[in-house]
Amino acid sequence: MTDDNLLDRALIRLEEAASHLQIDQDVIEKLKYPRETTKTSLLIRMDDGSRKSFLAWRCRYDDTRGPTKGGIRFHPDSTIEEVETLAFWMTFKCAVMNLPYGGGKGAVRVDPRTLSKSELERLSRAYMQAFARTVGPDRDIPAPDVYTNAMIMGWMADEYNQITGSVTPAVITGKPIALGGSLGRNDATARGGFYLVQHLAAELGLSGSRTVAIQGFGNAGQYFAELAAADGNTVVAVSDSAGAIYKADGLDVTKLIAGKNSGKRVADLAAELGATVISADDLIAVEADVLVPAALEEMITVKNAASIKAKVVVELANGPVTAEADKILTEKGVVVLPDILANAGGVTVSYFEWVQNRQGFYWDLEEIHARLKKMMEREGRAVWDIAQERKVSVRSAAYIHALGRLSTAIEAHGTQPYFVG
Ligand SMILES: NC(=O)C1=CN([C@@H]2O[C@H](COP(=O)(O)OP(=O)(O)OC[C@H]3O[C@@H](n4cnc5c(N)ncnc54)[C@H](O)[C@@H]3O)[C@@H](O)[C@H]2O)C=CC1
Ligand SMILES: O=C(O)CCC(=O)C(=O)O
Repeated sequence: MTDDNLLDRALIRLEEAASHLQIDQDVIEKLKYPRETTKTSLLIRMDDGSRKSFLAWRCRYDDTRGPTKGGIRFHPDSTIEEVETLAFWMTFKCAVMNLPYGGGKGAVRVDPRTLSKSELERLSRAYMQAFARTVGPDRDIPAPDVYTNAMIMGWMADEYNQITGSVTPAVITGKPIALGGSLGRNDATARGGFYLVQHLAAELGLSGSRTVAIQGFGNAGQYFAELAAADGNTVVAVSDSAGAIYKADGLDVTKLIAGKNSGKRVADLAAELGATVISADDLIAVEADVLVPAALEEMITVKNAASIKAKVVVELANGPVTAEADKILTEKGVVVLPDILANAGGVTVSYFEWVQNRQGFYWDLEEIHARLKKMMEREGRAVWDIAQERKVSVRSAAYIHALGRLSTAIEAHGTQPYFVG
């Protein structure tokens, strides 16, 4: 195995965890490659009458534990390698949380900010036309990810219903409430991470009020800022793709979110908030108890890990810390709450949405929050205990926890190849 590709680098974490377990090599072999990845191009009519095509993928990495589950990303830098790696991580995330799912992911290589609303709708519908036979409530269930949202999920759900001539809300999650979306899905990723930090606060040395720095100010980052501020913490720094800002005595999160939602970048809001514009690397190095990467993969690397001053890194993003950076953080005594646990609140409430769609009976927000809290605490505690007992990182413990469940399921399937279409 080489270490020059994102999936290879992700597999190193799996092999590391497997080395702590008496695990059949067959299990590792089964998880080494995706079950299927479909690539296509989406040809859409632009508003000016021209036609444009966009590369698109859907990967079903492993469905041993259930239908594959995972978001769809719209990003100009998306690649097949990224999609497959994100689907690999989904496989482990769903197993960590004991959700009855395997892992999947999808993407379109596009900068959605350059499209009009109607072009975005045509592209979203084209994605569902292309993958209508890949997805399904018992086969593969997409959801939002970077630069996709409830509106896009709504268009895709509608397109699926038109293609199949049925009303099948459980084919996709993160939908608008009016189309069968769940209460509490919008802030679920951040809320899950927030419940986890609260539950482990004493063990993490985070008692009392904390200072927080957040990289990436979209769905995950904004809601984490809101929850942290409402709990009496101080959000000292945030960034988006265009810049970062810092204020030692705390940013006004309400104003920040309002400004961002009005279309401004965080750096545009610096003067209004009395904050200083800083660089992306400065954000990682600010004095804060908690650093929350909530943007993209491999943002914390050998180049900047040593500068981190936070006690705890909460990975709301998928794959933000490289394996080499992990080692540096461990040596510095920084605890990393890993993506496959820390950001699992999103897929957990997606699971609640799918359950509600299938039973046709909907829960109130209190029930969603109570169930999410219980699951984050249960699996978070199990992972934490593994880390203590085996003297491994929390990331390795999360992989060990997931791998135990995956290997039981893989063995239960038996040795014959199975040919579910
Ligand atoms: N939305 C969800 O339910 C879940 C999201 N995640 C992960 O969380 C991360 C963020 O996703 P969302 O918040 O949903 O996306 P989003 O599209 O709502 O926001 C992404 C944010 O990251 C910022 N960003 C992009 N490149 C950046 C860079 N180089 N430096 C700093 N900021 C940058 C963008 O400006 C934007 O503020 C991704 O890794 C995603 O896979 C994980 C679990 C669930
Ligand atoms: O909500 C979901 O089903 C998946 C969200 C997702 O893509 C992720 O957790 O990375």
